[in-house]
Amino acid sequence: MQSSLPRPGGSRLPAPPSLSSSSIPQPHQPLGDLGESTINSRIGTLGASTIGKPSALKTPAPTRAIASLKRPASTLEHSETASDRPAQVARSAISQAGPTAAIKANSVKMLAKSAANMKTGLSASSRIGAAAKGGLARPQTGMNLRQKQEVPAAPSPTEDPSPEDEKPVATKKRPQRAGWDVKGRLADLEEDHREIMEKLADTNQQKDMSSMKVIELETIRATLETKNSHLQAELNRDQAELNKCRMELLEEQRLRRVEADDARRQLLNETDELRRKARDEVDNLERKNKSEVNDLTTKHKFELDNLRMAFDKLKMEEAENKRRHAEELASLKSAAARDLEDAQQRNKNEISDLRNRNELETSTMKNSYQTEIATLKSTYETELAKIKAELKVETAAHNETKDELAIAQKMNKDMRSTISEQSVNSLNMESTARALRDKICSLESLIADRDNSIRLRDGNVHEMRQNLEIAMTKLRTEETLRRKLHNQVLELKGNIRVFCRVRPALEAEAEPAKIDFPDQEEEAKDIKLYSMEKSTLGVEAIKEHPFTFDKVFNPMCDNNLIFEEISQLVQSALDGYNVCIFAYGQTGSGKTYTMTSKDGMIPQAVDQIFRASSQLTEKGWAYTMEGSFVEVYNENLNDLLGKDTDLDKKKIEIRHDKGRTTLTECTTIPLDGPDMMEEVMRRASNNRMVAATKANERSSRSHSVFILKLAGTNTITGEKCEGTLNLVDLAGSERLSHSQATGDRLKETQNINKSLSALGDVISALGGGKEVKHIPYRNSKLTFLLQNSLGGNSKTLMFVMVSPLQAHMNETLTSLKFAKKVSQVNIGTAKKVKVESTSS
Ligand SMILES: Nc1ncnc2c1ncn2[C@@H]1O[C@H](COP(=O)(O)OP(=O)(O)OP(=O)(O)O)[C@@H](O)[C@H]1O
Repeated sequence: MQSSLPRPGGSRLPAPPSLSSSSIPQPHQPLGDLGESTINSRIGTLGASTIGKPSALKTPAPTRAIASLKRPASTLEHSETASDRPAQVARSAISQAGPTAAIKANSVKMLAKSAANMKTGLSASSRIGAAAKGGLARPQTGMNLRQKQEVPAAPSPTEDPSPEDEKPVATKKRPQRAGWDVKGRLADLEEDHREIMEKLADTNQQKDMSSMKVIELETIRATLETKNSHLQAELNRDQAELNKCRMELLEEQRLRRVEADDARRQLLNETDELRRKARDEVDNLERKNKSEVNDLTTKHKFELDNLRMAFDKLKMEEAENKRRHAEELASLKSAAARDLEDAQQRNKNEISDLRNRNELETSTMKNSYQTEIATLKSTYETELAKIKAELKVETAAHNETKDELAIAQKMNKDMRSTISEQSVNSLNMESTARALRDKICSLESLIADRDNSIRLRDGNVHEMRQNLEIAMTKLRTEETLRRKLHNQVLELKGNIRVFCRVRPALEAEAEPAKIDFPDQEEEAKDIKLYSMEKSTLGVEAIKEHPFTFDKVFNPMCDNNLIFEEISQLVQSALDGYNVCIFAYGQTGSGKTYTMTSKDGMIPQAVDQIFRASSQLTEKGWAYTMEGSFVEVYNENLNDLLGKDTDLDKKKIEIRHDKGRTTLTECTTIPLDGPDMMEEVMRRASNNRMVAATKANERSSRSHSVFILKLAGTNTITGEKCEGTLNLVDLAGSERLSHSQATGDRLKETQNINKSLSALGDVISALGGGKEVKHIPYRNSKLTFLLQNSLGGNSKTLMFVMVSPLQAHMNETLTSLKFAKKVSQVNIGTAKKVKVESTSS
């Protein structure tokens, strides 16, 4: 059996030097001399690699070995009778079982040898007996017998070429006994038999331990899976709850903010309105008051001035009257005095005349004169009384004026009281204004209260924000945990996963192959194909070809369903892993349909990445993405996003630096949104069409690689990550006979074979573990391009595409065998691409 993967072209790939010691279980590997630790470590490796591969767990290697051990038990019974077939039986036991079986087989062989020895010994003893009877004890015969007995014990390369015979089960070395010492030799054989049985018991114990370990590992795997699903469900529930809370919180915040704003605005409006009204009222009142006071003051002043003037006039009139009366009185007095004097003079004259004349008459005359004086006196006195009465009237008038003045003064007083009343009014108004001011103050305090409550609400909002922040931090922690768990789950599932997809038969296609999907309703991991095989005798019989992969998709499965299965792997690229997804299969098996059709893996992967990255922004992650699309044709790289005129002309170099791959002179398009992807796909398909005119069916004869580079930074935690997603549509894997191809076709064929077998070699070498120092990435452009995305630091998925046609059965079987080998490779645990974090 060869240790290399089968060459996609049907022939086997050259065996990589390390593959004999790789972790792929090799049925013919010499395991008889493996120690317990080695066995345990193998079991450990098997357990680790088969966790997450229930198919593998169905018949784990040790169990298979145990199962096969049951067979030697029956063989043991036969071997005692059929002593001529011991080596053959042992070989078959070894080839079917592991190290335990090797030991068992050894014991079977030993028993067989013992039986043979016994036979020989018995025939020798009978012959000795016969010789003794004849009296001839011939040592020669003894020699011959010994030689005969030693023949079956000697390892013969033709009889027993298996490596376990090189190191047989050790039994105690015993002194050689003479051929005639049958009893002694029988005792030795029994001793050997006992030792072998002891070893067999040991081996059984080891086998039981191994079984226990397998059961233990299975339990761990089941627990891990349950735990993981619980955690995932919890995480989903938490996330949903958190999203709901966040939405509610945001809605509440928005409502509160709107409410608070409305209230504040209404309050401010009301306050402003009240203030304005109060101010207007106060102003009006003050203005009215002032004008009234001014009016009254001017009126009073005017009236006072009038009164004063009237009073002054009256005073002047009084003084004038007084003066006139005094003058009149004085003139009357002087006139009266003059009249009196004149009269007196005249009288004197007359008297003297009269004295002279009639002294006698004087007395009579004296009386008349006296009477006249009395009359004059009374006239004078009447006139005086008259003047006095006039004075009295004047005085009364004066008093009247005085009264008027008093009235005016009273009026003035009234005016003053009115003014004071007005002042009181003004004071009242002031108090009203003060009350209004108080009201304004109370309103202001109300506003302050409202402000306080708003501040309180703001505090609540702040608290809610803090809670939200805490929730976000929790969410971020959970996101980190999710990433870890997600990647742990994927690691448990194995780093190379193989999915098989059978496309539906197209309308024009006839004669479908018989293909069964035995467990589609359950795990969907199995596929069974049936082919007609001719036996050596020329009899035709149906042969079953069962295969088990990580997932099998029947023709009814659409691209969406398939993407669901790989979406977790795509997510890993966002988490900072290098991911490689291949589509492998013969031409027309559905590779391009699966990878690049409208709802194919490439557009859906990019869509998911955009969706997931935008969801991650709220957890602080910001991603930049750029895409390149290249074609590997005839071991040359072509830029599918560049100018079509550069195809097959421009030389693109591949450079690897610290785990990063760059392509010189290759177009890289920054992807800002899923719409950009349409442009990328359009350009790539245009260039492929142009290329197709250069070489017929070129799409089947070239590998196309879509490279999406993702760089993420968490602005909150300072984490950084870089991942690459490679989506590869491989060239058709069908066998192409070199002899039929010539010229360009031959070159194409050689290059396809070279790159596909290089891919197989790289995967084989990766499965060789630490002992393999060299991984032959440089053997082809394709493997060199994908160097950083194939191997320990990456996660790989291979789609093996299957055509449903009977005509393609042979190619299909070859593809499935290749895929089976790939699925058995364990390339170790993927590690995140290391990027220095900005946080300390
Ligand atoms: N799952 C599917 N459902 C419907 N039609 C499919 C499916 N898979 C493939 N086809 C059809 O089968 C045909 C061949 O498929 P496709 O071109 O994808 O094969 P391919 O392996 O990429 O071939 P090539 O190597 O020539 O590129 C196409 O017409 C495609 O539309």
